[in-house]
Amino acid sequence: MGGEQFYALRDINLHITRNDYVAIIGPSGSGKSTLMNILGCLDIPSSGEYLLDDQPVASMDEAELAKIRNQSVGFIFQSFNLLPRATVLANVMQPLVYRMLPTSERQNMAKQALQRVGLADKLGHFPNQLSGGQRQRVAIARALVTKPAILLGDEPTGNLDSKTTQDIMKLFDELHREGHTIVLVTHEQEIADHCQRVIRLVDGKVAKDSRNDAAQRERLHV
Ligand SMILES: Nc1ncnc2c1ncn2[C@@H]1O[C@H](COP(=O)(O)OP(=O)(O)OP(=O)(O)O)[C@@H](O)[C@H]1O
Repeated sequence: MGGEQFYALRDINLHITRNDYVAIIGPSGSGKSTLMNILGCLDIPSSGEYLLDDQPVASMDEAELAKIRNQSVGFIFQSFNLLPRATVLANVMQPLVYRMLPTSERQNMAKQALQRVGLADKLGHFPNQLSGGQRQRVAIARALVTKPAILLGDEPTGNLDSKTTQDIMKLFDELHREGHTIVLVTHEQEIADHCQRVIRLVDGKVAKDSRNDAAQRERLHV
């Protein structure tokens, strides 16, 4: 900035293991989105190393990055990011478009993912015919359909009311129990309470990396 280097993240040393359930929290500007973008292979760190599924990301070219993003990362955004003119089924099939698979197989995979999020009866609906919570379920199905190594949610309940937030967090809890690796960026304490591990960033550094009390999570029926 203005000829000066600004480090959004510094000295970050993290190991996220399979089936981890992580919340990344911290004040505005602390580096949460930057870290999320690196985890999701949308940004490459200017120095250092990031291994996703044992693969070194820093040395990849754009085509390899696009491939690893598509195969290994399931993104879930605050504003859902569904294609408005595509049906629910077509939205969920979309990440499979690059796979050399027959349409019927892609449809079956998408239907399974939609069944998993409780939307098997909405295949032909369009996003504007769904509630916010249902739209986020479609987005979660779309993230799940490629069976990614990691599910990344950027404020995934930020646009939802508290009841719907609870429903979506229950779904994340279930997906975690089923073996998924989940990382959520959030500024809401109740979301962080659902996770097993909470990483707090301050000024681009890990200020705290702690585990939530099991008994407290039990009270949330996690
Ligand atoms: N491309 C860039 N050039 C300069 N500074 C940047 C750039 N991207 C991010 N930053 C700075 O890096 C810091 C971290 O930004 P980041 O968006 O990761 O924070 P955040 O924790 O996600 O914030 P919020 O909670 O407000 O979304 C901020 O101070 C931001 O101004």
